[in-house]
Amino acid sequence: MNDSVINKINKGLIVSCQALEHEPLFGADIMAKMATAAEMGGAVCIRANSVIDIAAIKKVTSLPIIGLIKRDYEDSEIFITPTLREVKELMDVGVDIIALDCTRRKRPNNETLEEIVEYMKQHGQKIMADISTLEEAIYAESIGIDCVSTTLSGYTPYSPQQSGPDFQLLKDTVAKLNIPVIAEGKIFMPSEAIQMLNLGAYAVVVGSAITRPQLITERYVNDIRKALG
Ligand SMILES: CC(=O)N[C@H](C=O)[C@@H](O)[C@H](O)[C@H](O)COP(=O)(O)O
Repeated sequence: MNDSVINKINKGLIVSCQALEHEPLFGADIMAKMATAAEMGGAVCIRANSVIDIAAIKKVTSLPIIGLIKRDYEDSEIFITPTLREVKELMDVGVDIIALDCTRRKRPNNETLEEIVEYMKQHGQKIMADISTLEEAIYAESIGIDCVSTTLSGYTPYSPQQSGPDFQLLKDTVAKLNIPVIAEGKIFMPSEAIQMLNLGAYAVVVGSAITRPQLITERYVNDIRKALG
């Protein structure tokens, strides 16, 4: 990973600014405003989905960007930057780091993780491995990936299906890997982010708790209902 990028994100908060088509805040202009708000609040980096959102975000911030493209294919469960097509689109728009599903599941079009990573490395593209288990993290490091993120814990059928952050995976991964390990997924409270950093996370990614107001509202409503019985 580029040293200046790595220094910029160390022990910092990365804000994921994403809204899919079915979500109320869908739209590149809105995601650009979210990124501006995140920068004003002190975020060190933005994680963003799609070429159109990334292009809009790049116009309003000079923060480093972790880019991905979510795309569904019929022949695979992988949806975060699944194929070379998405990798090339992200390299064309230009991002500091590309987030790539690095689970060992079958990829669309019979492409392999190894060939995609090889292509990116040949082109000097920095890579974040989105993983769901320690084994996937170890494998990602072994094929030369620059950093890993615990993004997919709870989103593969074989990882723990928990409602909160996967502290154990972060801890185990930090203990085994020499590359930076980023904590991501289901972090809602500042105290949880701090706990991740104390466990050795290189940086923390927070998405929904900052940029998905429908989910923030839902948490309040559910907690109030539970408390009132
Ligand atoms: C599983 C998946 O699709 N994760 C996506 C990855 O880019 C995003 O939808 C998440 O918002 C992001 O990982 C941050 O997590 P959280 O929103 O829980 O703070």
